[in-house]
Amino acid sequence: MPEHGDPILLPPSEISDATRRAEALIPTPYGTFRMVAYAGDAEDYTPHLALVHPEMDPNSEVIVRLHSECITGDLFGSMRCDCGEQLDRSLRMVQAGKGVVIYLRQEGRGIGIINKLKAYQLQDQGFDTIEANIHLGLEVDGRHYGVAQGILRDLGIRKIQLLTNNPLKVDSFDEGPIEVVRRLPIIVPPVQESEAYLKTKLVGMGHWLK
Ligand SMILES: Nc1nc2c(ncn2[C@@H]2O[C@H](COP(=O)(O)OP(=O)(O)OP(=O)(O)O)[C@@H](O)[C@H]2O)c(=O)[nH]1
Ligand SMILES: [Zn+2]
Repeated sequence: MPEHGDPILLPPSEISDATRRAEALIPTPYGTFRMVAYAGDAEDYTPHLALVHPEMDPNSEVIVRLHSECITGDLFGSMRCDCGEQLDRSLRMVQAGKGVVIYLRQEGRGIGIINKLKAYQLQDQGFDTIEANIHLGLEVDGRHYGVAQGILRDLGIRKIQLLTNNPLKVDSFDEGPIEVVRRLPIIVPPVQESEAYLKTKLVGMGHWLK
């Protein structure tokens, strides 16, 4: 189990196969996306989703956002984190730049919504984001990005401009065939409720937030 202060292990960068199960055009206030669902089998109710601009050119340096699920922030506008606003900005930027948002179903950095709510309760007692996960006996960050590479490969994309502040997301492409030609920052200013969370990202997880 990682101790607070230990370096966080790099996520495995092996590419997982991404199986395309279905797709359809989805009109949104941001513009229209082609939504493609990738899942292991037909009964998978939490498939990863790619929201692709209908005119995305796979031969360009495609603007890509890898967004990990945060039901509290993305869907209900929780102010404990920056996720909802990052998703909003990503959808805007991807529409403007004819890119792709990949919505990865790894809620709570891979611990799931039940454990994330438990972690929030610990955070309200004074633990930080990292300590709360460790206290629960869970990984600090259990996410894998191999499937995202599989999705990009399925979409025919080879070069990307990655929208992130997270060094692990950039590093996860080190060994694979997809080249990150540029990192585009996506910094949401803190509000009172997200201040501690964003500080832990900066200090404890080395995110590029300045
Ligand atoms: N375990 C845990 N997960 C959290 C907490 N707050 C937010 N999350 C999760 O953190 C993840 C954030 O994902 P992203 O926004 O894709 O990525 P990021 O690591 O913040 O990096 P960026 O690309 O810079 O945004 C989501 O899965 C959230 O559900 C928390 O307090 N504890
Ligand atoms: Zn969040």
